[in-house]
Amino acid sequence: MLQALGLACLKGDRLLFRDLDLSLDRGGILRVAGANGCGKSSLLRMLCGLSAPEAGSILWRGKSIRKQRDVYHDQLLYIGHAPALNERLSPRENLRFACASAGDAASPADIALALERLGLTTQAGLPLRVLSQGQRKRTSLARLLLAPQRTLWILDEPFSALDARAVEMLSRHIESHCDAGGMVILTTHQEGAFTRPVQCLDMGERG
Ligand SMILES: Nc1ncnc2c1ncn2[C@@H]1O[C@H](COP(=O)(O)OP(=O)(O)OP(=O)(O)O)[C@@H](O)[C@H]1O
Repeated sequence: MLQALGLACLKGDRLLFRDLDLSLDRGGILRVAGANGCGKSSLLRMLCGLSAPEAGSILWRGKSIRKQRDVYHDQLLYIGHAPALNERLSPRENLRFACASAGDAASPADIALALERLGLTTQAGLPLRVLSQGQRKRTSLARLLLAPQRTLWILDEPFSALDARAVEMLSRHIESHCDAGGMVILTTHQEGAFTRPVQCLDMGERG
């Protein structure tokens, strides 16, 4: 369903990677691994259509993502490494804002439930700036519980700053999304806690 063919990424005068192919079908999890700076986040941003490849193409259901931006973005949920959250707003307000701007219908009860499942009930109304790094990360990941209809999740370092229990919970949640026909691409320096085979794209020291 998602295919990348012959991708190349140039940053300044540095070629981070080239001839990169990947493909992922419904139900699949793809882990992108590799050293710091090898281009994992750059690849993810490309797969989201946020930056253009120097060479190669990205296809969604056989058609270039550039030719079906709206269709593709309706199916996509991207959570970047640095959470796109407002420090002055609470987790509850941040999620309300994120869902509204993405066009995802989420009621106050849905948001409260997502925050409860992420263990953030006590912090739901506090300004984000007083929360710990792990609690901020959980806030951004709560989006996953509020956009199940988006088939493709692209997650940059979703496990960073999470404790073991949260890593376990997130791994289960990713697997249930895949069981329901979703697909997930993630970067991580740790294995996660998956109970199924995960495809791995090792970018090594490319570039
Ligand atoms: N203008 C530029 N000129 C040269 N190199 C650049 C330029 N902009 C970015 N880079 C390099 O591009 C790479 C971007 O890496 P990226 O964030 O995609 O890596 P990553 O694999 O996700 O790393 P990490 O594991 O540390 O998160 C870095 O090595 C960075 O130094």
